Amino acid sequence: MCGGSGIIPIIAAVTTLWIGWRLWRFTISPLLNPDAPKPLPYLVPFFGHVRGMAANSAQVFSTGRKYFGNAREPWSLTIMGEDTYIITSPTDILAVYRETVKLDPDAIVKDVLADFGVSLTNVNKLFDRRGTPRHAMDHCHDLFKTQLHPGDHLEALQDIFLANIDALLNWDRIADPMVLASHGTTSRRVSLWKWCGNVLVDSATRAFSGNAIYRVAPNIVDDFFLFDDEAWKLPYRYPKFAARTMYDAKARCEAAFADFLALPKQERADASWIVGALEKVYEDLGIDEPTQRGPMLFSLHRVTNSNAYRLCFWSVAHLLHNPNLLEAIKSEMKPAMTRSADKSVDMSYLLDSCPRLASFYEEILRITNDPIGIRLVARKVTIGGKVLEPGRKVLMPYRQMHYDSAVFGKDVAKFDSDRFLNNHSVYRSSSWKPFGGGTMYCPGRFLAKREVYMFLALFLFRFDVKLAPASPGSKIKLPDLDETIPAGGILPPVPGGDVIVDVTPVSL
Ligand code: HEM
Repeated sequence: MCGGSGIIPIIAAVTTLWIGWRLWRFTISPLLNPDAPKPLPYLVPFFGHVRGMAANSAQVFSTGRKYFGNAREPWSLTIMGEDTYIITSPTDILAVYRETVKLDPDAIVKDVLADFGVSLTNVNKLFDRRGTPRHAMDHCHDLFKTQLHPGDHLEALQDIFLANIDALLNWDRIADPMVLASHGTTSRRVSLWKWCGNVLVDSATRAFSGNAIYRVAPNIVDDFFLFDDEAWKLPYRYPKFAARTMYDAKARCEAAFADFLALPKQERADASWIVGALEKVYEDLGIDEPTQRGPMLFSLHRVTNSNAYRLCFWSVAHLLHNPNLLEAIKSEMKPAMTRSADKSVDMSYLLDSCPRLASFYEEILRITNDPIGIRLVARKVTIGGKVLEPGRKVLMPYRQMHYDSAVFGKDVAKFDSDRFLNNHSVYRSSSWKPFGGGTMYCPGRFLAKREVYMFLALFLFRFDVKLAPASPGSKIKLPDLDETIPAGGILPPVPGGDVIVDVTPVSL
Protein backbone atom coordinates (compact mmCIF):
# COMPACT_ATOMS: atom_id res chain seq x y z
CA MET A 1 0.00 0.00 0.00
CA CYS A 2 2.79 2.37 1.03
CA GLY A 3 4.85 1.39 -2.05
CA GLY A 4 1.83 2.09 -4.33
CA SER A 5 1.21 5.60 -3.01
CA GLY A 6 4.95 6.43 -3.23
CA ILE A 7 5.18 5.60 -6.92
CA ILE A 8 2.52 8.12 -8.03
CA PRO A 9 4.47 11.26 -7.04
CA ILE A 10 7.56 9.76 -8.70
CA ILE A 11 5.65 9.20 -11.98
CA ALA A 12 4.15 12.71 -11.72
CA ALA A 13 7.60 14.24 -11.11
CA VAL A 14 9.20 12.34 -14.01
CA THR A 15 6.35 13.30 -16.35
CA THR A 16 6.56 16.97 -15.34
CA LEU A 17 10.34 16.95 -15.82
CA TRP A 18 9.96 15.30 -19.25
CA ILE A 19 7.32 17.81 -20.40
CA GLY A 20 9.38 20.69 -19.01
CA TRP A 21 12.51 19.46 -20.76
CA ARG A 22 10.72 19.11 -24.09
CA LEU A 23 9.16 22.57 -23.73
CA TRP A 24 12.59 24.04 -23.07
CA ARG A 25 14.46 22.02 -25.70
CA PHE A 26 12.01 22.25 -28.60
CA THR A 27 10.02 25.41 -27.97
CA ILE A 28 11.44 27.99 -25.52
CA SER A 29 15.14 27.53 -26.21
CA PRO A 30 14.73 27.74 -30.02
CA LEU A 31 12.54 30.82 -29.61
CA LEU A 32 15.49 32.51 -27.91
CA ASN A 33 17.72 31.54 -30.84
CA PRO A 34 18.37 34.63 -32.98
CA ASP A 35 18.84 32.42 -36.08
CA ALA A 36 15.20 31.41 -36.06
CA PRO A 37 13.18 33.01 -38.85
CA LYS A 38 9.83 32.02 -37.32
CA PRO A 39 8.81 30.26 -34.12
CA LEU A 40 6.20 27.96 -35.63
CA PRO A 41 8.49 25.15 -36.82
CA TYR A 42 9.69 24.70 -33.28
CA LEU A 43 6.18 24.17 -32.05
CA VAL A 44 5.66 21.37 -34.54
CA PRO A 45 8.25 19.02 -33.00
CA PHE A 46 6.71 19.58 -29.62
CA PHE A 47 3.06 19.14 -30.42
CA GLY A 48 3.61 16.68 -33.24
CA HIS A 49 4.65 14.03 -30.73
CA VAL A 50 1.34 12.21 -30.99
CA ARG A 51 2.19 10.19 -34.13
CA GLY A 52 5.62 9.24 -32.87
CA MET A 53 8.97 10.87 -32.66
CA ALA A 54 9.89 10.74 -36.32
CA ALA A 55 6.67 12.31 -37.47
CA ASN A 56 7.77 15.52 -35.77
CA SER A 57 10.59 16.19 -38.14
CA ALA A 58 8.50 14.98 -41.07
CA GLN A 59 5.99 17.68 -40.36
CA VAL A 60 8.76 20.22 -40.32
CA PHE A 61 10.05 18.99 -43.69
CA SER A 62 6.84 18.47 -45.54
CA THR A 63 5.08 21.56 -44.36
CA GLY A 64 8.39 23.38 -44.60
CA ARG A 65 7.39 25.79 -47.28
CA LYS A 66 4.36 26.94 -45.37
CA TYR A 67 6.38 27.62 -42.27
CA PHE A 68 9.75 28.64 -43.68
CA GLY A 69 8.07 31.41 -45.65
CA ASN A 70 10.76 33.33 -47.46
CA ALA A 71 13.61 32.25 -45.19
CA ARG A 72 16.34 31.69 -47.78
CA GLU A 73 19.53 31.78 -45.73
CA PRO A 74 20.63 28.56 -43.96
CA TRP A 75 19.22 28.41 -40.47
CA SER A 76 19.38 26.06 -37.51
CA LEU A 77 16.69 23.88 -36.08
CA THR A 78 16.62 21.36 -33.28
CA ILE A 79 15.25 18.08 -34.60
CA MET A 80 15.03 15.11 -32.27
CA GLY A 81 17.44 16.84 -29.93
CA GLU A 82 20.07 17.33 -32.67
CA ASP A 83 21.10 20.80 -33.77
CA THR A 84 20.64 20.72 -37.53
CA TYR A 85 21.11 23.22 -40.36
CA ILE A 86 18.24 23.60 -42.80
CA ILE A 87 19.18 24.78 -46.28
CA THR A 88 16.38 25.82 -48.59
CA SER A 89 17.85 28.05 -51.29
CA PRO A 90 18.84 26.44 -54.64
CA THR A 91 22.05 28.50 -54.73
CA ASP A 92 23.10 27.31 -51.27
CA ILE A 93 22.21 23.71 -52.20
CA LEU A 94 24.54 23.89 -55.21
CA ALA A 95 27.24 25.25 -52.87
CA VAL A 96 26.66 22.24 -50.59
CA TYR A 97 27.10 19.84 -53.56
CA ARG A 98 30.46 21.45 -54.34
CA GLU A 99 31.74 21.00 -50.77
CA THR A 100 32.22 17.23 -51.00
CA VAL A 101 34.86 17.11 -48.24
CA LYS A 102 33.75 19.70 -45.69
CA LEU A 103 30.13 18.56 -46.07
CA ASP A 104 30.46 14.81 -45.91
CA PRO A 105 27.91 12.63 -47.76
CA ASP A 106 29.68 9.43 -46.56
CA ALA A 107 28.57 9.97 -42.96
CA ILE A 108 24.96 9.50 -44.00
CA VAL A 109 25.70 6.34 -45.98
CA LYS A 110 27.53 5.01 -42.90
CA ASP A 111 24.40 5.69 -40.81
CA VAL A 112 22.23 3.86 -43.35
CA LEU A 113 24.56 0.84 -43.35
CA ALA A 114 24.56 0.80 -39.55
CA ASP A 115 20.73 0.94 -39.57
CA PHE A 116 20.80 -2.13 -41.80
CA GLY A 117 22.96 -3.96 -39.27
CA VAL A 118 26.36 -3.66 -40.97
CA SER A 119 29.04 -3.79 -38.24
CA LEU A 120 31.39 -0.89 -37.54
CA THR A 121 34.34 -3.07 -38.60
CA ASN A 122 32.80 -3.66 -42.01
CA VAL A 123 31.66 -0.05 -42.40
CA ASN A 124 35.28 0.94 -41.74
CA LYS A 125 36.49 -1.52 -44.37
CA LEU A 126 34.10 -0.01 -46.92
CA PHE A 127 35.34 3.51 -46.19
CA ASP A 128 39.04 2.74 -45.73
CA ARG A 129 41.04 4.63 -48.36
CA ARG A 130 44.20 2.52 -47.78
CA GLY A 131 46.31 5.39 -49.03
CA THR A 132 44.26 5.75 -52.24
CA PRO A 133 42.04 8.73 -53.05
CA ARG A 134 38.93 6.55 -53.28
CA HIS A 135 37.50 3.93 -50.94
CA ALA A 136 35.41 0.82 -51.68
CA MET A 137 32.13 2.67 -51.17
CA ASP A 138 33.15 5.20 -53.86
CA HIS A 139 33.65 2.16 -56.08
CA CYS A 140 30.12 0.94 -55.16
CA HIS A 141 28.65 4.32 -56.21
CA ASP A 142 30.46 3.89 -59.55
CA LEU A 143 29.03 0.37 -59.89
CA PHE A 144 25.49 1.72 -59.33
CA LYS A 145 26.08 4.19 -62.15
CA THR A 146 27.56 1.55 -64.47
CA GLN A 147 24.49 -0.62 -63.93
CA LEU A 148 21.85 2.11 -64.00
CA HIS A 149 23.09 4.89 -66.29
CA PRO A 150 22.39 4.53 -70.03
CA GLY A 151 24.63 1.85 -71.51
CA ASP A 152 24.87 -1.89 -72.12
CA HIS A 153 24.27 -2.94 -68.50
CA LEU A 154 21.13 -0.80 -68.21
CA GLU A 155 19.85 -2.10 -71.57
CA ALA A 156 20.23 -5.70 -70.40
CA LEU A 157 18.57 -5.05 -67.03
CA GLN A 158 15.82 -2.96 -68.54
CA ASP A 159 14.92 -5.60 -71.14
CA ILE A 160 14.39 -8.17 -68.40
CA PHE A 161 12.67 -5.72 -66.07
CA LEU A 162 10.19 -4.47 -68.68
CA ALA A 163 9.52 -8.03 -69.88
CA ASN A 164 8.71 -8.94 -66.27
CA ILE A 165 6.20 -6.08 -66.06
CA ASP A 166 4.69 -7.32 -69.32
CA ALA A 167 4.35 -10.84 -67.88
CA LEU A 168 3.02 -9.81 -64.46
CA LEU A 169 0.60 -7.06 -65.51
CA ASN A 170 -1.82 -9.64 -66.88
CA TRP A 171 -5.37 -10.68 -66.15
CA ASP A 172 -4.22 -14.15 -64.99
CA ARG A 173 -1.85 -12.56 -62.48
CA ILE A 174 -4.45 -10.36 -60.76
CA ALA A 175 -4.79 -12.46 -57.63
CA ASP A 176 -4.22 -12.31 -53.90
CA PRO A 177 -3.41 -10.00 -52.13
CA MET A 178 -4.62 -7.27 -54.51
CA VAL A 179 -8.10 -8.69 -55.33
CA LEU A 180 -10.87 -7.52 -53.01
CA ALA A 181 -13.75 -9.27 -54.83
CA SER A 182 -14.46 -11.14 -58.07
CA HIS A 183 -17.61 -10.60 -60.16
CA GLY A 184 -17.96 -13.62 -62.41
CA THR A 185 -14.94 -14.52 -64.51
CA THR A 186 -14.50 -11.18 -66.25
CA SER A 187 -14.47 -8.51 -63.56
CA ARG A 188 -12.44 -8.06 -60.40
CA ARG A 189 -12.39 -5.37 -57.73
CA VAL A 190 -8.80 -4.52 -56.99
CA SER A 191 -6.68 -2.38 -54.66
CA LEU A 192 -4.64 -0.14 -56.97
CA TRP A 193 -1.97 0.38 -54.29
CA LYS A 194 -1.36 -3.35 -53.97
CA TRP A 195 -1.62 -3.99 -57.71
CA CYS A 196 1.05 -1.38 -58.59
CA GLY A 197 3.22 -2.51 -55.67
CA ASN A 198 3.11 -6.21 -56.41
CA VAL A 199 3.72 -5.92 -60.15
CA LEU A 200 6.62 -3.49 -59.86
CA VAL A 201 8.41 -4.92 -56.83
CA ASP A 202 8.05 -8.46 -58.14
CA SER A 203 9.38 -7.35 -61.56
CA ALA A 204 12.33 -5.50 -60.02
CA THR A 205 13.19 -8.32 -57.60
CA ARG A 206 13.32 -10.86 -60.45
CA ALA A 207 15.29 -8.46 -62.67
CA PHE A 208 17.93 -7.67 -60.03
CA SER A 209 18.23 -10.98 -58.18
CA GLY A 210 16.91 -13.50 -60.69
CA ASN A 211 14.51 -16.28 -59.79
CA ALA A 212 16.80 -17.87 -57.19
CA ILE A 213 15.76 -15.35 -54.53
CA TYR A 214 12.25 -16.85 -54.65
CA ARG A 215 13.63 -20.33 -54.04
CA VAL A 216 15.17 -19.25 -50.74
CA ALA A 217 12.44 -16.71 -49.85
CA PRO A 218 9.07 -17.28 -51.57
CA ASN A 219 7.51 -14.41 -49.54
CA ILE A 220 10.19 -11.84 -50.30
CA VAL A 221 7.72 -9.40 -51.95
CA ASP A 222 5.23 -9.56 -49.05
CA ASP A 223 8.06 -9.09 -46.55
CA PHE A 224 9.38 -6.13 -48.52
CA PHE A 225 6.03 -4.32 -48.12
CA LEU A 226 5.81 -5.13 -44.39
CA PHE A 227 9.23 -3.51 -44.10
CA ASP A 228 8.68 -0.64 -46.53
CA ASP A 229 5.41 0.54 -44.96
CA GLU A 230 7.26 1.52 -41.80
CA ALA A 231 10.85 1.77 -43.03
CA TRP A 232 10.90 5.50 -42.24
CA LYS A 233 11.10 4.52 -38.55
CA LEU A 234 14.49 2.87 -39.08
CA PRO A 235 16.74 5.97 -39.21
CA TYR A 236 14.94 7.32 -36.14
CA ARG A 237 16.02 4.19 -34.25
CA TYR A 238 12.50 3.36 -33.13
CA PRO A 239 12.67 0.80 -30.32
CA LYS A 240 11.86 -2.76 -31.42
CA PHE A 241 8.59 -2.94 -29.49
CA ALA A 242 7.29 0.18 -31.28
CA ALA A 243 7.92 -1.16 -34.80
CA ARG A 244 8.00 -4.93 -34.41
CA THR A 245 6.40 -5.75 -37.79
CA MET A 246 8.95 -3.66 -39.64
CA TYR A 247 11.97 -5.05 -37.75
CA ASP A 248 10.78 -8.67 -38.13
CA ALA A 249 10.21 -8.23 -41.87
CA LYS A 250 13.63 -6.57 -42.19
CA ALA A 251 15.28 -9.55 -40.47
CA ARG A 252 13.53 -11.98 -42.84
CA CYS A 253 14.58 -9.95 -45.91
CA GLU A 254 18.20 -9.75 -44.72
CA ALA A 255 18.24 -13.50 -44.08
CA ALA A 256 16.76 -14.04 -47.55
CA PHE A 257 19.58 -12.12 -49.23
CA ALA A 258 22.16 -13.92 -47.07
CA ASP A 259 20.71 -17.31 -48.14
CA PHE A 260 20.60 -16.12 -51.74
CA LEU A 261 24.31 -15.19 -51.70
CA ALA A 262 25.12 -18.55 -50.09
CA LEU A 263 23.73 -20.39 -53.14
CA PRO A 264 26.33 -21.60 -55.65
CA LYS A 265 26.88 -18.87 -58.26
CA GLN A 266 25.66 -21.05 -61.14
CA GLU A 267 22.27 -21.36 -59.42
CA ARG A 268 21.82 -17.60 -59.53
CA ALA A 269 23.34 -16.89 -62.91
CA ASP A 270 20.22 -14.93 -63.95
CA ALA A 271 20.90 -12.20 -61.37
CA SER A 272 21.83 -8.72 -62.64
CA TRP A 273 25.39 -7.59 -63.23
CA ILE A 274 25.41 -5.34 -60.13
CA VAL A 275 24.82 -8.28 -57.77
CA GLY A 276 27.99 -10.03 -58.98
CA ALA A 277 29.93 -6.75 -58.93
CA LEU A 278 28.94 -5.98 -55.31
CA GLU A 279 29.64 -9.55 -54.24
CA LYS A 280 33.17 -9.15 -55.61
CA VAL A 281 33.60 -5.97 -53.52
CA TYR A 282 32.55 -7.88 -50.37
CA GLU A 283 34.97 -10.71 -51.26
CA ASP A 284 37.86 -8.33 -51.90
CA LEU A 285 37.27 -6.69 -48.50
CA GLY A 286 37.07 -10.07 -46.77
CA ILE A 287 33.42 -9.55 -45.79
CA ASP A 288 32.20 -13.12 -45.89
CA GLU A 289 29.78 -13.40 -42.95
CA PRO A 290 26.27 -14.09 -44.29
CA THR A 291 24.84 -11.91 -41.49
CA GLN A 292 26.69 -8.96 -43.03
CA ARG A 293 26.42 -9.64 -46.76
CA GLY A 294 22.64 -10.17 -46.49
CA PRO A 295 21.86 -6.72 -44.99
CA MET A 296 24.27 -5.04 -47.42
CA LEU A 297 22.49 -6.45 -50.45
CA PHE A 298 19.09 -5.84 -48.91
CA SER A 299 19.93 -2.14 -48.46
CA LEU A 300 20.36 -1.94 -52.27
CA HIS A 301 17.13 -3.90 -52.81
CA ARG A 302 15.33 -1.38 -50.66
CA VAL A 303 16.61 1.71 -52.49
CA THR A 304 15.84 0.19 -55.92
CA ASN A 305 12.25 -0.62 -54.96
CA SER A 306 10.71 1.87 -52.60
CA ASN A 307 9.85 4.75 -54.95
CA ALA A 308 8.79 3.58 -58.40
CA TYR A 309 5.68 1.61 -57.37
CA ARG A 310 4.41 4.61 -55.41
CA LEU A 311 4.99 6.88 -58.41
CA CYS A 312 3.04 4.42 -60.58
CA PHE A 313 0.19 4.38 -58.10
CA TRP A 314 -0.13 8.18 -58.12
CA SER A 315 0.18 8.34 -61.93
CA VAL A 316 -2.67 5.88 -62.47
CA ALA A 317 -4.72 7.38 -59.62
CA HIS A 318 -4.56 10.87 -61.15
CA LEU A 319 -5.50 9.59 -64.61
CA LEU A 320 -8.49 7.61 -63.32
CA HIS A 321 -9.77 10.67 -61.47
CA ASN A 322 -9.43 12.87 -64.56
CA PRO A 323 -11.14 11.27 -67.62
CA ASN A 324 -10.19 14.09 -70.05
CA LEU A 325 -6.54 13.81 -69.12
CA LEU A 326 -6.75 10.02 -69.35
CA GLU A 327 -8.08 10.22 -72.91
CA ALA A 328 -5.45 12.79 -73.94
CA ILE A 329 -2.56 10.74 -72.57
CA LYS A 330 -3.94 7.50 -74.02
CA SER A 331 -4.32 8.96 -77.48
CA GLU A 332 -0.76 10.30 -77.34
CA MET A 333 0.58 6.89 -76.27
CA LYS A 334 -1.48 4.81 -78.70
CA PRO A 335 1.05 4.61 -81.58
CA ALA A 336 3.53 3.02 -79.14
CA MET A 337 1.11 0.09 -78.76
CA THR A 338 0.39 -0.51 -82.42
CA ARG A 339 3.62 0.20 -84.29
CA SER A 340 5.44 -3.06 -83.75
CA ALA A 341 4.31 -6.30 -85.39
CA ASP A 342 4.72 -8.32 -82.18
CA LYS A 343 2.47 -5.90 -80.22
CA SER A 344 5.28 -5.05 -77.82
CA VAL A 345 5.39 -1.57 -76.26
CA ASP A 346 7.55 0.81 -78.29
CA MET A 347 9.49 2.43 -75.45
CA SER A 348 11.48 4.74 -77.76
CA TYR A 349 8.20 6.21 -79.02
CA LEU A 350 6.99 6.83 -75.47
CA LEU A 351 10.28 8.46 -74.50
CA ASP A 352 10.80 10.57 -77.63
CA SER A 353 7.37 11.40 -79.04
CA CYS A 354 5.02 11.90 -76.07
CA PRO A 355 5.53 15.42 -74.65
CA ARG A 356 2.23 15.41 -72.71
CA LEU A 357 3.15 12.12 -71.05
CA ALA A 358 6.60 13.53 -70.18
CA SER A 359 5.07 16.63 -68.61
CA PHE A 360 2.50 14.54 -66.72
CA TYR A 361 5.31 12.31 -65.34
CA GLU A 362 7.29 15.30 -64.06
CA GLU A 363 4.22 16.91 -62.51
CA ILE A 364 3.36 13.68 -60.64
CA LEU A 365 6.96 13.65 -59.37
CA ARG A 366 6.64 17.27 -58.29
CA ILE A 367 3.39 16.78 -56.41
CA THR A 368 4.07 13.45 -54.70
CA ASN A 369 7.79 13.51 -53.94
CA ASP A 370 9.46 14.56 -50.69
CA PRO A 371 13.19 14.00 -51.30
CA ILE A 372 15.64 15.18 -48.69
CA GLY A 373 19.40 15.61 -49.10
CA ILE A 374 21.56 15.09 -46.00
CA ARG A 375 25.20 15.87 -45.26
CA LEU A 376 27.36 16.04 -42.12
CA VAL A 377 29.53 19.10 -41.47
CA ALA A 378 33.01 17.55 -41.28
CA ARG A 379 34.92 20.85 -41.24
CA LYS A 380 33.87 24.43 -40.62
CA VAL A 381 32.44 25.83 -43.86
CA THR A 382 30.53 28.94 -44.95
CA ILE A 383 27.34 28.41 -46.95
CA GLY A 384 25.08 31.31 -47.90
CA GLY A 385 27.05 33.61 -45.61
CA LYS A 386 26.51 31.40 -42.56
CA VAL A 387 29.32 29.50 -40.84
CA LEU A 388 28.35 25.86 -40.35
CA GLU A 389 29.97 24.18 -37.33
CA PRO A 390 31.43 20.65 -37.52
CA GLY A 391 29.44 17.75 -36.11
CA ARG A 392 26.01 19.02 -37.14
CA LYS A 393 23.79 17.65 -39.88
CA VAL A 394 22.70 19.65 -42.89
CA LEU A 395 19.22 18.92 -44.26
CA MET A 396 18.03 20.02 -47.68
CA PRO A 397 14.25 19.49 -47.91
CA TYR A 398 13.81 19.75 -51.69
CA ARG A 399 10.01 19.59 -51.66
CA GLN A 400 9.65 23.21 -50.63
CA MET A 401 11.63 24.29 -53.75
CA HIS A 402 9.19 22.34 -55.94
CA TYR A 403 6.42 24.59 -54.64
CA ASP A 404 8.14 27.88 -55.49
CA SER A 405 5.71 29.87 -57.64
CA ALA A 406 8.55 32.09 -58.87
CA VAL A 407 9.93 29.03 -60.67
CA PHE A 408 6.99 26.71 -61.28
CA GLY A 409 4.37 29.33 -62.04
CA LYS A 410 1.12 30.19 -60.36
CA ASP A 411 -1.14 27.62 -58.70
CA VAL A 412 1.85 25.58 -57.52
CA ALA A 413 -0.36 23.87 -54.96
CA LYS A 414 -2.52 22.46 -57.77
CA PHE A 415 -1.82 19.51 -60.04
CA ASP A 416 -1.32 20.76 -63.61
CA SER A 417 -0.24 18.01 -66.00
CA ASP A 418 0.82 20.52 -68.67
CA ARG A 419 2.98 22.58 -66.32
CA PHE A 420 6.28 21.26 -67.72
CA LEU A 421 4.94 21.27 -71.28
CA ASN A 422 4.08 24.96 -71.05
CA ASN A 423 7.32 25.95 -69.37
CA HIS A 424 10.33 23.95 -70.57
CA SER A 425 12.81 26.01 -68.58
CA VAL A 426 11.56 24.29 -65.42
CA TYR A 427 13.35 21.06 -66.39
CA ARG A 428 16.70 22.79 -66.14
CA SER A 429 15.93 24.89 -63.08
CA SER A 430 18.25 24.52 -60.09
CA SER A 431 15.05 24.38 -58.01
CA TRP A 432 14.07 21.06 -59.63
CA LYS A 433 15.60 18.21 -57.60
CA PRO A 434 13.20 15.21 -57.65
CA PHE A 435 16.12 12.76 -57.57
CA GLY A 436 18.38 14.67 -55.20
CA GLY A 437 21.76 15.77 -56.47
CA GLY A 438 25.51 16.04 -56.02
CA THR A 439 27.43 12.86 -55.28
CA MET A 440 24.22 11.08 -54.19
CA TYR A 441 22.20 11.94 -57.33
CA CYS A 442 19.83 9.01 -57.87
CA PRO A 443 21.32 6.74 -60.56
CA GLY A 444 17.94 4.96 -60.93
CA ARG A 445 16.15 7.93 -62.52
CA PHE A 446 16.45 6.52 -66.06
CA LEU A 447 15.01 3.14 -65.10
CA ALA A 448 12.28 4.72 -62.94
CA LYS A 449 10.82 6.58 -65.92
CA ARG A 450 10.84 3.47 -68.11
CA GLU A 451 9.17 1.41 -65.36
CA VAL A 452 6.36 3.91 -65.00
CA TYR A 453 5.88 4.33 -68.77
CA MET A 454 5.80 0.56 -69.32
CA PHE A 455 3.31 0.06 -66.51
CA LEU A 456 1.06 2.87 -67.76
CA ALA A 457 1.09 1.64 -71.36
CA LEU A 458 0.11 -1.92 -70.45
CA PHE A 459 -2.34 -0.84 -67.75
CA LEU A 460 -4.22 1.62 -70.00
CA PHE A 461 -4.39 -0.57 -73.09
CA ARG A 462 -4.73 -4.04 -71.61
CA PHE A 463 -7.58 -3.39 -69.18
CA ASP A 464 -10.80 -1.54 -68.90
CA VAL A 465 -10.47 0.06 -65.46
CA LYS A 466 -13.15 2.07 -63.67
CA LEU A 467 -13.20 3.59 -60.20
CA ALA A 468 -15.35 1.42 -57.96
CA PRO A 469 -18.53 3.18 -56.74
CA ALA A 470 -18.11 4.97 -53.42
CA SER A 471 -19.68 3.42 -50.35
CA PRO A 472 -23.00 5.02 -49.24
CA GLY A 473 -22.50 8.44 -47.69
CA SER A 474 -18.99 8.99 -49.13
CA LYS A 475 -17.63 10.50 -52.36
CA ILE A 476 -15.03 9.14 -54.76
CA LYS A 477 -11.92 11.21 -54.19
CA LEU A 478 -8.19 10.98 -54.78
CA PRO A 479 -6.55 9.90 -51.49
CA ASP A 480 -4.42 12.49 -49.70
CA LEU A 481 -0.65 12.16 -49.51
CA ASP A 482 0.66 11.16 -46.10
CA GLU A 483 2.82 14.21 -45.45
CA THR A 484 3.36 13.34 -41.80
CA ILE A 485 6.15 10.82 -42.39
CA PRO A 486 9.72 11.56 -43.50
CA ALA A 487 9.56 9.35 -46.62
CA GLY A 488 12.65 10.90 -48.24
CA GLY A 489 11.09 10.04 -51.62
CA ILE A 490 7.62 9.39 -53.04
CA LEU A 491 5.00 9.75 -50.31
CA PRO A 492 2.40 7.04 -49.69
CA PRO A 493 -1.32 7.80 -49.33
CA VAL A 494 -2.62 8.53 -45.82
CA PRO A 495 -3.14 5.33 -43.79
CA GLY A 496 -6.09 3.43 -45.27
CA GLY A 497 -6.04 5.63 -48.40
CA ASP A 498 -6.25 3.67 -51.64
CA VAL A 499 -7.96 3.71 -55.04
CA ILE A 500 -10.33 0.82 -55.51
CA VAL A 501 -10.94 -0.13 -59.14
CA ASP A 502 -13.13 -2.53 -61.11
CA VAL A 503 -11.06 -4.24 -63.78
CA THR A 504 -12.04 -6.08 -66.97
CA PRO A 505 -9.55 -7.33 -69.55
CA VAL A 506 -9.92 -5.39 -72.81
CA SER A 507 -9.78 -8.39 -75.11
CA LEU A 508 -12.84 -10.07 -73.51
C1 HEM B 1 10.51 7.61 -58.66
C2 HEM B 1 11.52 6.96 -58.42
C3 HEM B 1 12.71 7.37 -57.60
C4 HEM B 1 12.94 8.47 -56.82
C5 HEM B 1 12.00 9.63 -56.56
C6 HEM B 1 14.28 8.33 -56.28
C7 HEM B 1 14.89 9.24 -55.44
C8 HEM B 1 16.16 9.10 -54.92
C9 HEM B 1 16.78 10.03 -54.02
C10 HEM B 1 16.11 11.33 -53.53
C11 HEM B 1 18.01 9.56 -53.72
C12 HEM B 1 19.02 10.19 -52.76
C13 HEM B 1 19.64 11.42 -53.37
C14 HEM B 1 20.38 12.25 -52.35
O1 HEM B 1 20.68 11.79 -51.23
O2 HEM B 1 20.65 13.40 -52.68
C15 HEM B 1 18.17 8.32 -54.43
C16 HEM B 1 19.31 7.53 -54.37
C17 HEM B 1 19.43 6.31 -55.00
N1 HEM B 1 18.52 5.74 -55.86
FE1 HEM B 1 16.73 6.51 -56.38
N2 HEM B 1 14.82 7.16 -56.74
C18 HEM B 1 13.90 6.54 -57.55
C19 HEM B 1 14.04 5.36 -58.22
C20 HEM B 1 15.15 4.58 -58.18
C21 HEM B 1 15.30 3.34 -58.89
C22 HEM B 1 14.23 2.73 -59.82
C23 HEM B 1 16.52 2.85 -58.58
C24 HEM B 1 17.21 1.60 -59.06
C25 HEM B 1 16.69 0.73 -59.82
C26 HEM B 1 17.16 3.79 -57.68
C27 HEM B 1 18.42 3.65 -57.15
C28 HEM B 1 19.03 4.53 -56.29
C29 HEM B 1 20.33 4.31 -55.70
C30 HEM B 1 21.23 3.08 -55.92
C31 HEM B 1 20.59 5.42 -54.90
C32 HEM B 1 21.83 5.65 -54.04
C33 HEM B 1 22.88 6.31 -54.88
C34 HEM B 1 24.25 6.28 -54.25
O3 HEM B 1 24.35 6.12 -53.03
O4 HEM B 1 25.23 6.42 -55.02
N3 HEM B 1 16.30 4.83 -57.46
N4 HEM B 1 17.04 8.06 -55.15
